[in-house]
Amino acid sequence: MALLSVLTPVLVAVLCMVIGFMFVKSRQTETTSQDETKGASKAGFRPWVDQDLQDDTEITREDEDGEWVDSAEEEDLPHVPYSPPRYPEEKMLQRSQEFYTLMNQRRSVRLISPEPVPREVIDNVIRTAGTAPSGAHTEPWTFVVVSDPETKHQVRLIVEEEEEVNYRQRMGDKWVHDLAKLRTNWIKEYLDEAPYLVLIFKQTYGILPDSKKKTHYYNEISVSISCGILLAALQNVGLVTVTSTPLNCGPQLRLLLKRPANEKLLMLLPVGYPASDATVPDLKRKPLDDIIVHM
Ligand SMILES: NC(=O)C1=CN([C@@H]2O[C@H](COP(=O)(O)OP(=O)(O)OC[C@H]3O[C@@H](n4cnc5c(N)ncnc54)[C@H](OP(=O)(O)O)[C@@H]3O)[C@@H](O)[C@H]2O)C=CC1
Ligand SMILES: Cc1cc2nc3c(=O)[nH]c(=O)nc-3n(C[C@H](O)[C@H](O)[C@H](O)COP(=O)(O)O)c2cc1C
Ligand SMILES: N[C@@H](Cc1ccc(O)c(Cl)c1)C(=O)O
Repeated sequence: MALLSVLTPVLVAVLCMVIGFMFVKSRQTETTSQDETKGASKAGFRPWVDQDLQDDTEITREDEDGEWVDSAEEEDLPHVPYSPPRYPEEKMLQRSQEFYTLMNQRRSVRLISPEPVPREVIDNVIRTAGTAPSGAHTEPWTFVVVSDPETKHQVRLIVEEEEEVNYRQRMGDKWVHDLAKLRTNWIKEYLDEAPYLVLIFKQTYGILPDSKKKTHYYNEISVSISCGILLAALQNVGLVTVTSTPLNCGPQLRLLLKRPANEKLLMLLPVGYPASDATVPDLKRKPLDDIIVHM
C-alpha cells in the first residue's frame, strides 16, 4: 500500500512526460509539413496547379521575370451565335452506327504502298486535325509533312538506329515480349516507302512575335486529341498509318527537321495506301460492356 502511494505520483509524472513528448512531437511534425509547403511554394511548386498540369505544361508565376506573358490580348473576343446541324433521332442512330463501322475498320498498318497520294488530301486531313480543342485555345501543335525521299531516308536512319538499341538493350525483355505479338522490329521500311511521313510536335510553350513565351496549357493532351482526329480523318479517306512513337528519337528528329527548342516530338505517322500484301495482327477489341459504366 505504501509502495503504491509512492509509485502513483511517479506514474503520473511519467504519464505526463509521455503525453507532453507526444504533443511536442505532433507540433513539430505540423511545423515541418507547413515549412515544406512554404519551401515548396518558395521553389515555385504549387501542388494544386502543378500536379494538375503534369503534361509538360510550363507554368510561370506572375512575379517571375518578364519572359512570359498572359494572353490578355483577346479579352474582348466577341461571342457569336452557334447552331451546328441537329439530326432527328433515327438519323443520329444511323450516323453513329456508320461512323462506328468506319472507325472499327481502322488498323495500324506497317506495310504501306509507295503509290502517290494527292497533296490536297493530306492538307485537308491536317486541317481537320487542326480543328481539335486545345487548352486555352493555344493550338500547341506542329505537323511536319515529309515527302522528300532523302529526308524520309534520314528519318529512317535515325529511327532504325535508336529502335535497334531499344529492342536489343534499352527496353529489356518485358517490353520485347509484350510487343512480340505485333511482329514489329527496328526495321522500318515504311519510313522510305510511305509517300508521306507526318511528324507531330507538341509545342511545350508558345513564342510570340516579340519573343515572349506563352503558356500552352495541357499541350500534350491537346496534341494527342488532334492526333486522334487526324487518325479519323485518314480513315475517312481510305488512307492508313501506324501510330508510332520512336523512343529516344525526338531530339534528333527535331534537329533534322529544324524545329525550334519549344517543340517535342509526340508521334510519327507514315501515311499512304496499304500495300497490296499488307497484313495486320488479328487483334480483338474489348466489348462495350467492358469499357462503359452507366450510373
Ligand atoms: N521518352 C519517353 O519516355 C517516351 C517517348 N515516347 C514517344 O517517343 C517519341 C520520341 O520521344 P523521345 O525521343 O524518347 O523523347 P523526347 O522527345 O521527350 O526526348 C528525350 C529527351 O530529350 C529532351 N528533349 C526533347 N525535346 C526537347 C526540347 N524541345 N527541348 C528540350 N529538351 C528536349 C527531353 O528532355 P525533357 O526530359 O526535359 O523533356 C528528354 O530528355 C515520341 O513520339 C514520344 O511521344 C513514347 C513513350 C515514352
Ligand atoms: C500511344 C501509342 C503508341 C504506339 N507506338 C507504336 C510504335 O512505336 N510502333 C508501332 O508499330 N505501333 C505503335 N502503336 C500502335 C499499336 O501497336 C496499335 O495501336 C495496337 O497494336 C492496336 O492495333 P490497331 O491500331 O490496329 O487497333 C502505338 C499506338 C499508340 C496508341
Ligand atoms: N516503337 C517500337 C516499339 C513499339 C511497337 C508497337 C507498339 O504498340 C509500341 Cl507502344 C511500341 C516500334 O515501332 O517497333
